[in-house]
Amino acid sequence: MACPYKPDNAAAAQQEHGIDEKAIVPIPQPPAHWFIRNLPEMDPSFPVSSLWRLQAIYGDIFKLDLVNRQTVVISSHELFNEVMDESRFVKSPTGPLKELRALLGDGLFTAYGHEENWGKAHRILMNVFGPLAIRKMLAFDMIGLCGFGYRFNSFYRDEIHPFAQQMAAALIEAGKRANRPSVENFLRINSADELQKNIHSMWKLCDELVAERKRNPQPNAKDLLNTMLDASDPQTGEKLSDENIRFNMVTFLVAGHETTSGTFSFLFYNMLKNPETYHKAQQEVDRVVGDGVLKPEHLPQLKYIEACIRETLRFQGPIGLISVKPIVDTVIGGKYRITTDNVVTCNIQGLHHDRRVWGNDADLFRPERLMDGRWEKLPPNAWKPFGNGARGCIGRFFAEQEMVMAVAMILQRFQVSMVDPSYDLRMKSTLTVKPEGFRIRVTRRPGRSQMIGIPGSFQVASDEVGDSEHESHDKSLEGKQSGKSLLILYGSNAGTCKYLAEDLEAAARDRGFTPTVKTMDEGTEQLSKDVPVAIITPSYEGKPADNAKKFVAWLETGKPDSLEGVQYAVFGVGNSEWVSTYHRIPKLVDEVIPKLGAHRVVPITLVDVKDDLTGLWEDWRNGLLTFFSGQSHSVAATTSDLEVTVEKPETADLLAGGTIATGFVKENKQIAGPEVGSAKRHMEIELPEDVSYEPGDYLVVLPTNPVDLVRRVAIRFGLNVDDIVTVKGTSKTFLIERGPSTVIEILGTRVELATPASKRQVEAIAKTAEGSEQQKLQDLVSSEEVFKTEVIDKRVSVLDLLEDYPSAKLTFAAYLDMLRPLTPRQYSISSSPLATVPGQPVLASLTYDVHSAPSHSLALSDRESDVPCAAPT
Ligand code: HEM
Ligand SMILES: Cc1cc2nc3c(=O)[nH]c(=O)nc-3n(C[C@H](O)[C@H](O)[C@H](O)COP(=O)(O)O)c2cc1C
Repeated sequence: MACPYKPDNAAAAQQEHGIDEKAIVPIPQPPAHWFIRNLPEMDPSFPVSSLWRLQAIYGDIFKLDLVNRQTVVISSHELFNEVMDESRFVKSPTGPLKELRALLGDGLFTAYGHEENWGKAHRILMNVFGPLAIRKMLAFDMIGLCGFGYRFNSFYRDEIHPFAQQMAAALIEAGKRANRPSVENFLRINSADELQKNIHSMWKLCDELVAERKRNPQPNAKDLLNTMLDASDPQTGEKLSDENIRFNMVTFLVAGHETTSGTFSFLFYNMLKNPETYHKAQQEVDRVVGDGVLKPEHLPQLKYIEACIRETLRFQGPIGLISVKPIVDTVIGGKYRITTDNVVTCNIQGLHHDRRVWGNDADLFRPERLMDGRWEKLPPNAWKPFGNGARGCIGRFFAEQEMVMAVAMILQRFQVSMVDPSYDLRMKSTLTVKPEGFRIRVTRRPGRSQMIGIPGSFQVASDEVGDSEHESHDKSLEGKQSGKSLLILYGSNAGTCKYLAEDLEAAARDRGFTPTVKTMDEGTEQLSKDVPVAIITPSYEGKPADNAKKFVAWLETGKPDSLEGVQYAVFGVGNSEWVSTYHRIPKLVDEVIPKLGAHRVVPITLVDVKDDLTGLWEDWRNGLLTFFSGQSHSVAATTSDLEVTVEKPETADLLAGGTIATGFVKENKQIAGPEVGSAKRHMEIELPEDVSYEPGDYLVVLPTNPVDLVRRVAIRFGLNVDDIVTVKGTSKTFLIERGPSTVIEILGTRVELATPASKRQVEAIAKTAEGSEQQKLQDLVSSEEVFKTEVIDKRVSVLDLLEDYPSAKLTFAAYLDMLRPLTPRQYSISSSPLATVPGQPVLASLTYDVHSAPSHSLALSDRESDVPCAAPT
């Protein structure tokens, strides 16, 4: 019998499939140009957006003549359901995928189904990507997850890795080539050359990785590369060829990097635009993981995060389309003929927003739609971000687990906000779809330790957390932390490291430690498990500083276990011009000490004196003190007339003196402009659970100081942005006495510095200071310019001025003075709550005059640490 799948048997097959000719209707098509047909319909730099546009005009199905290929575009669940049937349709790498074969060859993604190498690689690699294998990998290494022991880590470099750049360029060009006339492609010689260059660079990198692994085999590494090099196909017994390994390596790097990073961007965009989802996800992490280390067994419990990721992939995933071909001529939707010459382009966005499946709120981001049994009840083929069947995404399980982990770790530690809260999604395409110009700001989470979630970090027992949350530092000082010893050792010829040691000493003292500073040589044979040690050291021609030689020699000859139980941390200063011995001594010290049994408590930080080392120094210093104090952060600065304590926040309580709940602005729009009297805006606020309101309540919008200024102050003092700072020993709201004042321009703002008190304070500090610091302070005191009693107009940056004196309490006062006093704005509520939907958050609706001065309000915070909450303008 003739093969029914051969195209020339299509007629017979049609009969077998029972095509009813009378039922056939033409598939709509946009008017075609006589020469370039429907190509003008396509935007070569963002092809899939053209399909979205055409879907809005032509509906669930339309066809396009793209000169070198005929395609039928489908966008409904009903039609997807048919073409996802693998007994009727198979993947067809056409268009951009065909162009990408120049890079990815017969690697998994771009291989034709009939190519032997696809089957071989699929069978070999399915084992690596199966749920079990991934779980094992996760159990071994929650962070690594890098299939080749290598990944272009974009987080710790300023520029994007060249591989990622070459990849993006190649993908864009492949997309363009598929949607340009062949003649144009032929004429674009430079683009073709550039593409070839990028392809060869990417291949080169992969070949080097393979060669390196062959030179230095790592038989115990259970990674992708080892599998590709060593494993045999269970069916044929054959191994993968070197060329196919290269193609699959690039495939994995392309498929894994582009898709996951795009999904992340969409995910954070969606969550930040729908702050209630962000909060729920963060609450889930807090509940499931707390301050501890994320473990594999937590992952199945992170249901809401999983739903956010799934909903993101539905709402706007990184892959816009997949292409299939019928095995024989056939009919879909009961009336549309699809021939084997046609490629069926499946518009995933169309499917994922099909209201017949997803309901009328399909265009809303609502993770709940995929929870509590609703995910399981989805009709077949309704959710297809990972493609279909045997040609579906092999990395799906890996990607899903990796994303849940990454989101959980980020939410556990950081507060994410949009750099521009008014940003609305714009998209671009590098073959995959991603947001354009979307930027987020990531700050340490208010009230959380820097060490949260990090293996080996100090862990507060969970029953201690609740109480300590609101304890002021005063109390903690009275307790066990008070007077804790800290040994600070430095090596120094020219004074840099000595200065840093002294700065650490001052900061430690401020936090209630009893620090001792010594040279490293003085610390020889002095290390003990009862006193943690911080070591700050430079290198000189690869050798220790003069006052550190004995100490280093002692370490190098130390006996194993001789430093058992000692806790230590190293800060290294160097100059990158000493290329071959850059940071040699700090690295050596950091490596040798643990071999003697000591325990590193915070990672080594290495700085280049050619750069500004302040930030890295402060981070290390604060991290270290935070670790040892066991409190996330706290400052207690005491002088005879000034005592500063820092508390973890309930910022809003400050304002109300009672319970204030935070609401979220869901909508804030102008409903009448100033042309008809005072402008009116309409605002909808989502209230926290269990909160309702009635006319007569207060709405308070807490204003914010400029973010950069707040951050600078916070970093300078190791504070979190919404810590509560209580100043005792003075009845003044502001620390510097008002009186005949000096005006100094700080960052463009004129600020008053009241002179008598600040001058007295500087004088007092100068008395206790030593050497050059004392001289500097005395110079400052005698500076007529700064302490002159009438207003002056000199441009001086107080920040720069005062940063020279890190131990001065004055600094803190001056910083505080810079923060502008915050006056809450209040608005009246003039309408009653919207109708509530069971199970949905209550919305308060508020219409207000922009200029009104109401007397009643409801609390609302827009402090920086909150998820964006638009303040009315
Ligand atoms: C959010 C993340 C991801 C999404 C949305 C995604 C989506 C997809 C889709 C839609 C396909 C089918 C393409 C087609 O039919 O033409 C696919 C295939 C593929 N994906 Fe993914 N992917 C993701 C992550 C990954 C990762 C992390 C890897 C590898 C580590 C990977 C490797 C692959 C490979 C090799 C194929 C081709 C499979 C075959 O045809 O045998 N993907 N992916
Ligand atoms: C003569 C000389 C040699 C140096 N050799 C090195 C070196 O081998 N490796 C390095 O990282 N930095 C080197 N540096 C940079 C010093 O480590 C750096 O200036 C450091 O801040 C000095 O610390 P100190 O001021 O506390 O002595 C060298 C500097 C000088 C002046």
